[in-house]
Amino acid sequence: MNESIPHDRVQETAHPLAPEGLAAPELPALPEKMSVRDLDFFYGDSRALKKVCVPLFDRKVTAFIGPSGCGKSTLLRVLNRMYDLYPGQHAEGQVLLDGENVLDPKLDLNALRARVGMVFQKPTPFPMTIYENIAFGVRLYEKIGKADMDERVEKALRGAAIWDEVKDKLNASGLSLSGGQQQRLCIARTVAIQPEVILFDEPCSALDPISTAKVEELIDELRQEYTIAIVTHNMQQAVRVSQYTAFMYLGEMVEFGETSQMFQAPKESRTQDYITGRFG
Ligand SMILES: Nc1ncnc2c1ncn2[C@@H]1O[C@H](COP(=O)(O)OP(=O)(O)OP(=O)(O)O)[C@@H](O)[C@H]1O
Repeated sequence: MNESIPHDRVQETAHPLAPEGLAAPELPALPEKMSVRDLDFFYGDSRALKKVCVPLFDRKVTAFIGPSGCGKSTLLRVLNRMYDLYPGQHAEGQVLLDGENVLDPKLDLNALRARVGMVFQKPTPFPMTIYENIAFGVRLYEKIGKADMDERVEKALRGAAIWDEVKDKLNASGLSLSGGQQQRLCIARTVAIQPEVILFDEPCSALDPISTAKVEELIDELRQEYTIAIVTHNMQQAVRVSQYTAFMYLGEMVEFGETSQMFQAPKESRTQDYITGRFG
């Protein structure tokens, strides 16, 4: 699912975001949907992210890899200000969404979360019908009539590649679905809000191989319309679903680049050691 960069979009010069020490001298100048710049993150006094810089290119999939505790989930939680729900946690630096800093305290968080959706590790359907699992979220953001809602629910379920499996039982509980179906339902719930960016935090870690393959296929389709970030511990999955990969270690962004380059010829020895299983 990797692809080469269209030649007319490739810029020969160094990427403006490549900070000192970040091994990414030949990044192309693709449009950035989100740009993380000099991001520090703190749990109380403990610094979990250190001057992290990374782009999320528009309608590309970026995989975040690295050993347990390196800060992947923390970074994802900053992108839609999820951490704001928890006292004592704060971020410094910039996270730009279409050029606007989402860390601005005046930002409307509801509007941000409608633009930057999130799918979690464990499928978390609401204890309500399949239809309501989708409609409930939409109603939080928009007032739409029954016919429009029906259409939105169907479109979201189709978009998440689960429509055929649930179309005859929309009034059944979301909890009655299998784990893999529940995860696709959660993806449909996210898609229904019509976000621009979707963050996936280890979306397949609780799924069997067949469901995993379906979700991976789905992610590949979703990138036609959405900018996607995915945290994964599965190297093969990163190779299969992403065009860009970011390797993190101890709260730092060690290396960022095209997925094919990162896995075939990483520039940093720590990346090489991690992807070859020497640590982590
Ligand atoms: N709620 C919290 N309070 C304090 N420290 C935390 C909290 N959550 C995470 N941390 C710390 O922040 C660092 C980064 O954690 P994070 O969960 O982002 O890593 P990760 O790369 O996603 O790990 P994993 O792959 O195991 O999910 C770790 O040192 C972790 O102990």
